Amino acid sequence: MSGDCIELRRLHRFFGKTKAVDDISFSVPRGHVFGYIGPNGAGKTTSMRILATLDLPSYGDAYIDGFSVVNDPELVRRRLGFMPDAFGTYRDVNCSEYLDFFARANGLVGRQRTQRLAWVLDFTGTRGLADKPIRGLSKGMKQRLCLGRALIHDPAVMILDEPAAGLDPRARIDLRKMIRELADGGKTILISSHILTELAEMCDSVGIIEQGHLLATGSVDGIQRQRAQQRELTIRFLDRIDQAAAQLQTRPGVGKPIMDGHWLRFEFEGEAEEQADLVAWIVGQGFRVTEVVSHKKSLEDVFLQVTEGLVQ
Ligand SMILES: Nc1ncnc2c1ncn2[C@@H]1O[C@H](COP(=O)(O)OP(=O)(O)OP(=O)(O)O)[C@@H](O)[C@H]1O
Repeated sequence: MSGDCIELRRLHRFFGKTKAVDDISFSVPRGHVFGYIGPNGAGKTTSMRILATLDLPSYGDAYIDGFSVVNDPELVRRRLGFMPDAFGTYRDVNCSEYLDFFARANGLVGRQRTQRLAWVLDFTGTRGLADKPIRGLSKGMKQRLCLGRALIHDPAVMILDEPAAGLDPRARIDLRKMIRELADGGKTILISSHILTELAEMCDSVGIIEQGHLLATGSVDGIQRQRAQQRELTIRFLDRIDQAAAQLQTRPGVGKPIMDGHWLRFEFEGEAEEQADLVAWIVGQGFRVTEVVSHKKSLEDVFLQVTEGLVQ
């Protein structure tokens, strides 16, 4: 089978006057990792809970592997592994009991259950912890176990709510590897985060959400190209900085310059070639330039530019 494996169609979810999800549509092709990114209160968890059939939309629908979360929640659940952002309270059971419980809850029996359990313990690197109680586990190990729980019935689609939150860099790299491996094996994965850079490397595409709206969607490179043609240029002049500022403002692509001592800082729309031409032009006008610093907008700058930092 091919085609889109996750699809949101005009999804809405209102809580009284709060529009937690306000007309969101996008789709994720089979085998892709989609990063769902937005600040606190953006509507990520609400939409993921609807995808996981834990809540219903106010309007619109979503499809998992072609099945509607509204009309066919049972069929959706069989195809879906959900990793919530909170672990739940299972302090006194050990890791293999925990996974075994979810294997049984998903209807796995006999040899099939034993084999699947062994595979999950190996894949998530939790075999050594099989007999350890959950209460003693580190955050990183709990996240592995939680991923294992979402994987236990070998779902086609995985919805992971902020799995990288609170992990140290090593655990984050391990998580990234596991997610890539699952996607390469054909699973379709939707993963959320507050932080674009946290997901950029592992995602085939991302959607940026704020106040229930999808503000941008596409590949990370595409969004960055679209939004960040702007560089920030800082030029240090020996003298006549006022005149230089006035002259620069007449040039195409130059934003309003800000003066700081001998430095002039401004946004500039253009690639390296246009930048070199601008510097040559200003020197050609007789201004004495001592230093030029060019700063291309980072992914974080782009994220801050796309979202306005508004929280409901
Ligand atoms: N059950 C509920 N009742 C009332 N309001 C809710 C409910 N669930 C979510 N909200 C509101 O909906 C909005 C979106 O919340 P949601 O948890 O989906 O955001 P989020 O992007 O997951 O944020 P975070 O990153 O902080 O988890 C927020 O304003 C939140 O207060």
